[in-house]
Amino acid sequence: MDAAAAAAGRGGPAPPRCARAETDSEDAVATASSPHSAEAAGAAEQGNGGPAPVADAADVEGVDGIRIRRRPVTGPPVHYVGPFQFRLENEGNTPRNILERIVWDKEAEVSQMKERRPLYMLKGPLENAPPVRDFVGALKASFDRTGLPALIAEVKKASPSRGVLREDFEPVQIAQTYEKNGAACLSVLTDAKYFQGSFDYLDAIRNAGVQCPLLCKEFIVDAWQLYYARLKGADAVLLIAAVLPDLDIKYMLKICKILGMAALVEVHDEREMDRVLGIDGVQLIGINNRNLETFQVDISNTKKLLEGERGQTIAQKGIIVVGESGLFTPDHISFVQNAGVKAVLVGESLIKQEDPGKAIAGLFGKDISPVSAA
Ligand SMILES: O=P(O)(O)OC[C@@H](O)[C@@H](O)c1c[nH]c2ccccc12
Repeated sequence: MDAAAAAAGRGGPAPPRCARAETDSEDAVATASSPHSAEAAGAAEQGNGGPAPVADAADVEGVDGIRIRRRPVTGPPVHYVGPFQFRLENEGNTPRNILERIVWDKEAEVSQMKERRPLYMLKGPLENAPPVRDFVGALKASFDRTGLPALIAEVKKASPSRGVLREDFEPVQIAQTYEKNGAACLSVLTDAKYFQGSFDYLDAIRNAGVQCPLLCKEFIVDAWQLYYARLKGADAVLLIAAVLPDLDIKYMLKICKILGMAALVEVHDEREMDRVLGIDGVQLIGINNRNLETFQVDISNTKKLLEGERGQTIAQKGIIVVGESGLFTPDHISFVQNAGVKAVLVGESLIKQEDPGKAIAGLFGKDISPVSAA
């Protein structure tokens, strides 16, 4: 069996769970086995009427430090017996919050995408992917140039909490106006179901000649998505600590490194921050002011997570912190800057304005476009 086939989880037993983060091969494809291939195989079995899962809800909750249940613990709600369909909804197969719902759907979506384009099929096109741009370097350069947090401006049509943010949505035009008006990097939502995003937007923005490095804003649950994001022109990906156990984060960071991409590791509370600070090689931490389970936004969260020892550790390690979500005014920007962030990730407050790029000056209280600074 060739390495790519093994990596794509075809034709052989999945590696044991605990071994995956220790894999230290420098060959990108050889390390690409899905962290979840063992579980995915189990899930597929269930769908075919195979053995029921052994774990109960209490076992699955909190596995490896994550709070959400990564997949329905009692199997999918719909079962087939011969030609008959039974819908049996119970606590174990009903998502308890929006994050669980998104992640469960994402697992199903990714397993279909993988079936259509297994990893070995991505190998050739990956060699022709647009060269990687330096995401972290662009943030640092912008901070040095303006003395203000570098802006990662988000190309976002809709969200589950806010609905449609912009009816007339032209991703390439939006990206161009963001770049012209001083964004250091762009974040492009690729989730279709909940955010009305698309991988085609990444492609289109890169092919239109936008120079800013691009963050693929996706719910990553499987290493396959990292390769796919790179193929579509991503220079960085989001890894959400509420979704990924530590071992998966470590493993995915290695793959990002091999692919040359940066990883923005997102946390929302102290526990997640402490987990991530224990992982070597993290360069960028995003503090999300929005709780993805309840949608509540509180920008003082950024400050809370940077106080005391945590802030010192971050400074010692040279990690760049990105303040994410709920930033609308120059006061908000100075608040998170004083808390210690060197970059911000902003969607709604820009995308809702008539010209999202021109709105940048309003958000920062001054024009930060490269021309005006020269
Ligand atoms: O639109 P806002 O409030 O400016 O937020 C942008 C960004 O932080 C938000 O879109 C986001 C942060 N983390 C995420 C994870 C998934 C989806 C979306 C997000």
